[in-house]
This record gives sequence, C-alpha cells and structure tokens, in this order.
Amino acid sequence: MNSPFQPGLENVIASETAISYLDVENEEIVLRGYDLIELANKVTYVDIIALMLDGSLPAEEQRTALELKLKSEEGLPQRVISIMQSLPEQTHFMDALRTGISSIASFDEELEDRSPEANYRKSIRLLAKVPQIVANSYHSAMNRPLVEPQKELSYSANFLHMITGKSATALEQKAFDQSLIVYSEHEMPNSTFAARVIASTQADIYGALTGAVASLKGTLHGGANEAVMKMLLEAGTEDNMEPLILGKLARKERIMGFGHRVYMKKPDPRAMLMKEALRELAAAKDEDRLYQMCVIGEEVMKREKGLYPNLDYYAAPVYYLLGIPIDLFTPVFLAARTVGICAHVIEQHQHNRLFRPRVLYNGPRGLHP
Ligand SMILES: CC(=O)SCCNC(=O)CCNC(=O)[C@H](O)C(C)(C)COP(=O)(O)OP(=O)(O)OC[C@H]1O[C@@H](n2cnc3c(N)ncnc32)[C@H](O)[C@@H]1OP(=O)(O)O
Ligand SMILES: O=C([O-])CC(=O)C(=O)O
Repeated sequence: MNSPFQPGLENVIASETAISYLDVENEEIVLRGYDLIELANKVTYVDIIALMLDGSLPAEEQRTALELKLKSEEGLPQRVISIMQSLPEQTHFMDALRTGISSIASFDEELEDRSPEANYRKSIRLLAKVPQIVANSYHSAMNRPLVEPQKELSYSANFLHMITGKSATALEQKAFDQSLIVYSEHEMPNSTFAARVIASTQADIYGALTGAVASLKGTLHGGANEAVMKMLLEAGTEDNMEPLILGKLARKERIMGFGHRVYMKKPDPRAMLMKEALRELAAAKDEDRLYQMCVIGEEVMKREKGLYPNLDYYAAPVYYLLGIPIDLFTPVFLAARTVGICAHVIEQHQHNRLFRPRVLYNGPRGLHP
C-alpha cells in the first residue's frame, strides 16, 4: 500500500484500452488510431459506430448493412413505453432515460450473455432504441403523441427529426451529425469509468450504461451543456455576458462549459469544431448575437481565469439553434456517447479484472460499542 493518494484519481491510469486516448500535448483525440476532429469532418456518426464496435471504418456495403441492422432493432416494447409514461411529470429527462435503458434490459433475451458477439448485438439494440427513448420521454412529458422513426432518414437525421418533428436543412443535419461524433467517445471520463467499474463485476451492458447515465447527469460532467444554455439565456445580450460572468466569478461560482480535468489550460479541440458549426448555423439563422455572446464569454474566461471552453460550451448553443429543447441536451449527449460506453464495456468484459481500489483512512480507531 504505497501508491500515492490522488484526489479525484487525477492522472491515475485506470485501464489499458485500444479505444481512445487524449493526446493533450499534440492536441489530438485519438479514436482507434484516427483523429476525432478529422473524422468529424470526413465521416458520419454511423461510420463512428462501425469504428467503435467493429474496430475499423466501414466500406460502403458494410455501412449500408450496419444502417439496416440499426433500423431492424428500432422500436420500444409497449411495456417500456408504459413505464416511461407512468413517471411523474417533474421527472428529469436524464432520470427518464436511465429508467428507460434500465427497463429495456429485461426485454433482451441475451441479457446475461457477456460474449463479445452478444455484447455487440446488445450495443446495436441500444443504439437503435436510445434515441427513441430520448425523444419520446419528452413527447410523453409534453402530452404529445409518441413519434416513430422515419425509415428513409439517416441515423442522425432521424434522431433530430424524432426530437423536433421538423425536416432539417443540410447544414443542420451536418451540425447535428458532427455533434454526435464529437460526443461519441472521450477516453476515460467519469461516466465511462463508472460503466467500466460496473462491468468489471461481470454485470451486464445495460446495467453499466444505466450507471453511466446517472454519472453523466451531473453538472460537472454532461449536465453542463444544459447549464451553459441557461446561462446564455440569462445573459440574453452581448453586453450582459461579461458582467454576468464577472459576477459569478466574484461569487466563486463555476462557469459552466469551461475547464476540463485533462485539458484544463488547453483548448478542447471538440469545442473549436462546434464553435465553427455554431458560427455557420448562427449566420444561416440570423442569430449572430448568440455566437457573439459565446465569443465574449470565451474571451472573458481566458482573460480572468486562463480557462478554455469545453465541448459543452459550444454544443449547447448549437443544439438550441437546432430546435432541441434544453432539457434534452444531456440526454442527446448520452445517446451519442452510448457507442463509446458500449465499446468500453465490451473491452472490459474481454480483458476483465475487478476494480477494487483502497482508501486512505482518516477516521477514528479503537472505539468500542
Ligand atoms: C463534456 C464534459 O463533461 S466537459 C466538463 C463539463 N463540466 C463543466 O463545464 C463544469 C464546469 N467545469 C468544472 O467544474 C471543472 O473545470 C471540471 C469539473 C470540468 C474539472 O474539474 P477539476 O479537474 O476537478 O478541477 P478543479 O475543480 O480542481 O479546478 C481547478 C481550479 O480551476 C477552477 N475552475 C475550474 N473550472 C472552473 C470553471 N468552470 N469556472 C470557474 N473556475 C473553474 C477551480 O475553481 C479551481 O480553482 P482554485 O484552484 O483556485 O480552487
Ligand atoms: O473527458 C471528460 O472528463 C469529460 C468530457 O469531456 C467528455 O466526457 O466528453
């Protein structure tokens, strides 16, 4: 017992993985050997599903086969829909998603099979169903009719359509698909670690993903994207952005969407990609004000704290301009991350050793009842 205690496990290597790596020095997010930003500029989210789960980018035929496989697994059991509809009105949409994912587990006949092949099939099922849970948890809460997937649309276009009910422009589709790609996988964030810890007991993939949803809800992690949008709406104008942030900093509040355990004082490459998507969308929608507000916030935080925006800072206004309800920003993040988490669970089950760390005990000793 002589390894040093690192609060928050900062810089501790917790796993060996062939899935992804944050090369902070070279400002590269490596996904199975590729640069995530280059992937986001050149391929689609379905290609990322293949890369994550099959290990390589698909050829045309493989992509078509994967798209068909995903479509064939769409649809939610009626009893899962009933469970979701019976949740109280005030249910947080991440809690609804957690419940939805947890409840579909019981309908999967392969639940207890942890082989890579069965885990792959379950991952495809999850990827087909999670967007439907996300969209329909919202429609159900709004007392609107539930939506069915549109078979003729691509994976991401269908997901966006199920949420907004509108046909997206090519620019909107590109921005959404790119957002799913940059959210798809990010090495060992808290949610992925949670999933791997759960999977390391030989628990099933649904349980591991359910735990990851609970983790991602927190505002220090995925929940930040919703908090960012609320801050931008609170500011409302370019002129209010600086005083709002300065006021929060003076009160020692954290500014959502800034800072990162691994990047900390370096830019998050994904945020810069989403910044460009926001600039394009804002220009097309005559919403330059929103883009300028974000730029001002970025400049103030750099000047005041030396902190850079993380992905959530620029993904939030992109989702807002795409017409996604703020309450669904974090569930959409989870839907995009499902593929990364599934890849990690599959890898954990293949090369497993139970996670069981130790503590630095600082409580009393020698007491007697
Ligand atoms: C996609 C994602 O999940 S990305 C993360 C999304 N989360 C957020 O955007 C929430 C806001 N950010 C934060 O709270 C943090 O930067 C985290 C949680 C992401 C990383 O936290 P940690 O690595 O534990 O850093 P820690 O909390 O120790 O902060 C280090 C210092 O930077 C400051 N700091 C870090 N982030 C922020 C922030 N967003 N606003 C103000 N100050 C900040 C801390 O106050 C602390 O200052 P101090 O040393 O003077 O006390
Ligand atoms: O890596 C992290 O700790 C958080 C993050 O940016 C992500 O999960 O995308």
